[in-house]
Amino acid sequence: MMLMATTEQVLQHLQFAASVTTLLFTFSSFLVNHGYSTIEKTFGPRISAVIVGSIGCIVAYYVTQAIIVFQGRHELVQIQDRLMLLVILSLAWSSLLTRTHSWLPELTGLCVISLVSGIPVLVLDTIYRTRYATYQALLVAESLPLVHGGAVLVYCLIVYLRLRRTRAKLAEETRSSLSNSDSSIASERYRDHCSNLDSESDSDTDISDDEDEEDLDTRIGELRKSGHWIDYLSDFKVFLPFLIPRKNIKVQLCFLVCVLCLITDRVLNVLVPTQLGSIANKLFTQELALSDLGIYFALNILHGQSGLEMLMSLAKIPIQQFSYRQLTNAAFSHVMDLTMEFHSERDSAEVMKSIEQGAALTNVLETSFLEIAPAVIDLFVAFVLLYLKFNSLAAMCMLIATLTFLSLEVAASRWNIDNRRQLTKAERGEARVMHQAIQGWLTVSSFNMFAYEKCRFAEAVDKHLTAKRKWSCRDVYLTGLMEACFPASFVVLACVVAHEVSQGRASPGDFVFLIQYWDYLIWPIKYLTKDYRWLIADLIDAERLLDLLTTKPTVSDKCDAFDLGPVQGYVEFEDACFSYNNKREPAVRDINISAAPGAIIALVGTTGAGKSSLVKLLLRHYDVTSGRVKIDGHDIRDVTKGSLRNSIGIVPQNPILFNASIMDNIRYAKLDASDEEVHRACQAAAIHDKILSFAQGYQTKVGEQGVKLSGGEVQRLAIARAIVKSPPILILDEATSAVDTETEAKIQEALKHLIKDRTTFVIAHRLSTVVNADRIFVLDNGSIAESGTHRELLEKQGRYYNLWNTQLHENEDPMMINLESTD
Ligand SMILES: Nc1ncnc2c1ncn2[C@@H]1O[C@H](COP(=O)(O)OP(=O)(O)OP(=O)(O)O)[C@@H](O)[C@H]1O
Repeated sequence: MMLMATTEQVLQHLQFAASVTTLLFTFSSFLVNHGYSTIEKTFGPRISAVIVGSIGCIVAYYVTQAIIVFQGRHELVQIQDRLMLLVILSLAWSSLLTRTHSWLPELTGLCVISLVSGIPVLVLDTIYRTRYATYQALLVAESLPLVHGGAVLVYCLIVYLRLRRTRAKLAEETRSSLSNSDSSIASERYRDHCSNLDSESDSDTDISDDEDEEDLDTRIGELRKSGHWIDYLSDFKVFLPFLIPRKNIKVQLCFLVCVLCLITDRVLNVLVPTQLGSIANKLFTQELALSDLGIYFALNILHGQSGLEMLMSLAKIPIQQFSYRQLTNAAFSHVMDLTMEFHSERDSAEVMKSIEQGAALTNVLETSFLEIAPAVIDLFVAFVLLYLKFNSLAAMCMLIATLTFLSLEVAASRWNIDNRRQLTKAERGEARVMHQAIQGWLTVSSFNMFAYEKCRFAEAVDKHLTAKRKWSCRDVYLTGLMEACFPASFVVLACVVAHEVSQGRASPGDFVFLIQYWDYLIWPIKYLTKDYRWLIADLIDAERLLDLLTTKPTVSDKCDAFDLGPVQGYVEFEDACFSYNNKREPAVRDINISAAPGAIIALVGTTGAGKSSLVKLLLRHYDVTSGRVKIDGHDIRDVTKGSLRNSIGIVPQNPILFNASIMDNIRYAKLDASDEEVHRACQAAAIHDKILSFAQGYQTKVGEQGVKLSGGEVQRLAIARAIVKSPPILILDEATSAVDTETEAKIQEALKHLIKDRTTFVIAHRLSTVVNADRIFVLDNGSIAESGTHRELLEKQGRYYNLWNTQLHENEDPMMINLESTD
C-alpha cells in the first residue's frame, strides 16, 4: 500500500513536470518561430503528408488515453495530473498541425518530451496497475504514441542529416557562384523574403509607398523586413556598453539598492497576503487579532509608495541619467566623427531627431532588469507557492494564464509594430520640415512661400498625428484585450481554490490569501505584457539611431596612424583620382601637383571642374580612389586626421559662422588666442575698424550662419580666423569673391602677409587674383588641362589664355591694372 502511494506520487510529480516542460517548450518555440517563419519558408523543409498523418495519430492516441483515464477515474486515484498532461500534450501536438514550415525542431522536441515522460509512466503502470480493469486498454493507449513518436523521432533525425548535407552543398554552390557573379542569388533570396513578408503583412498602413529606399540598404532595414527578430535584437547589443554601468560605482550602488528593494518586495508580496490570511483565519475562530493587524499595517507601509517603492524611485534616477548621458554623448560623438559623405547625404534635422528618439533606449536597462526580471521571479515564486499551498491544477492555471497573456501580447504587438515605425518616421518627417523652413527662413521669405511652408508643416503634423492615432488606438485595444483576460483567469483560479476549500483541502483563509495575492500576482503579468510592448516601442524608436551608430566612417584613422608633427609644407598629389560614388563620373582624374613649402599654387577652371574636390581630398574629407596625396612625404592616409587638419587652414567659399560673438567666432580657430591676437588678425583681414564701428564691437552676435553681417564681412572674418590659426598650409577657396574691388585690394594686401612662408592653394575664378602664383593649374572636367606660370600660360595661348581674354573684356579696367603690375 505504501509502495503504491509512493508510486502514485512519483507518477504525479513526473506528469506535472512533463506538463510544465511541454508548456514552456511550446511557448518558447512559438516565440522563436514568430519571427523566423519567413526565413525558413525559403530554406526549411516543407511539412509532408506522412508527418501530418503521424501528428494526427499521436493526437488521437492522447485523446483516447484521456478518455480511458477519465472513464477509469474511480479505479485510478489522482487522475488530475495525468489528465492535465494528456490535454497539454494533445494541444501541443495539435499546434504543430498549424505549421507548414520550421516544424522540425518543434517536432523533435515534442517527440523527446513525449518519450521521456511517457516511458517511465508506461513502466510504472505496467508494474503497478495490473489489477485495474482498464489496464489493457490503458497500456495500449500509452504505448502507441511512444512507438509512433519514436518512429517520428528517427525520421526527424534522418531529415536533419539530409538537411545538413543539402545546406552544406547549397553554401558551397553559393560561394562559387558569388565569386563569379555579384551576389545575385543572395539578393534574389532577399527579394523573396521581402515579397513573402509583404504578402503576409496584415497591417493596414502602407509602409512601402514612401518607406524610404534608404531603409532597404541598411542592415536593420533588411532585418526589419525579414522578421528575423533574433538577429534583429542581436544588432542592438552595440548599445550595451552605454547602458551597463561597468565602471561607475555610484550607479552600481544605486542598482544594488534597487535589487535589494526588489528582493524585499518579493518577500513582502508573499508576507502581506499570508498575514491577511492568518488574520482571516483568527477572525473565523472569533479571535481578535489586533497585533496581527498592526504587523499587517507595518508590512503594507513598507511595501507601498512610501516605503520601498519610494527608495527604488530615488535609486533609479542616477541609473536613468547614466544611460542617457552615455547614449547621447556616444551618438553625438559618432555623428560628429562621420565623414562628409554621410553629412552631405543626411538631413541634419532627421539626424538630430534620431538621436533624440534613440534616447528611449535609456529605459531598456530599467525595463529589462528592474521590471521584467523581477516579474519573472514573482511569477516563478507564485507558481511554486500555488503548487505547495493548493495543488498542481492551481499552479498550472497560473502558468497557462501567464503564457497565454504573453503569447497574446507577442502576437498582438506585431499587429502594431508597423504603426509604431510609421509614427517614429512621421516624427522625423515633421522635424525635417520644421527645420528646413526655419533654417531657410530667408529663402522662404524672399520667395514669399510662407503659405506653402505652413501648409507643408501642417501636412507633416497631420501625418504625425494620424500615425500616432493609429498606433495609440491599437495600443488601447491591446490593453483592453489584456485587461479583459485578467478577470477571466482570476475566476478560473478562484474556482480551483474554492473547490479545494469545499473539499476541506484548504482553509477559507487560503481563499482570502488568494484574493489578496492575486493583486500582487497580476502586476508581474501586467508588467511583463506592458513592458514587452514598451520594449518593442523603444527598440523601434532606436532603430534609426542604431543605423547611425553602425554607419562606419568612410574616412578613418588607421590603427597605426601617427601625428603629422611640425609640418614643412611639401604637398604632392600623385596620380590622384576620385569619384563621389560609383555611379558618378570621376570628379578628379590623374592629378599630379607638387608644391614646395611656401609655394603658391593656383587652381583655376570652369565651374564644376573639380577644384573644391581636390581641396576636400587634401583635407581628407574623402579619400582618393587611386593614387595618393602626400604632405612632407607622408601619405595623408597614414597620419591622424586631427593632426592633418591642424596643419591646414581654410578660407572657404561660403564660410559658416556660429551664432555667437565675433570674438568667439574668430577664436574658434585657436581657443587660447589672446584678444590682441584676434585684433591683429582682424586688422590684417581689413575688418578691425568695421567691427569697432558696431555697437558691441567684438562682442556683437553675428546671427545664425552670420546673417547679421554682409557677405564680404563674413569672408573677412573667415580670413581673420585663418590668420589666427596660422597653419603651415593654407587653402583660399574663392576667398575674396564676395568683396568689392577696394576691399579686395586691402584683403589682397592682408593675404600677402598671411601666405608668406606657407604653402598656399588658391582657388579663383577671377584670374587677376592669381597672376602672382608660382604655378597655375587649369582644371577641366577633373583633370589638369594645362599648367605653368601666368606668363607661360598666356604664351601657350590655350585655355588659360582664352579665359584670361574673356575676363579681360568682361571687366577691362581692373584686369589691365593687375596685368600691367605683374608685367
Ligand atoms: N558631395 C558631392 N556628391 C556628389 N557629387 C559632388 C559633390 N560635390 C561636388 N560634386 C560634383 O563634383 C564635380 C566637381 O565639383 P567641385 O565642387 O569640385 O567643382 P569646382 O571646380 O570647385 O566648382 P566651383 O568652381 O563651381 O566651386 C561637380 O560635377 C559636382 O557636381
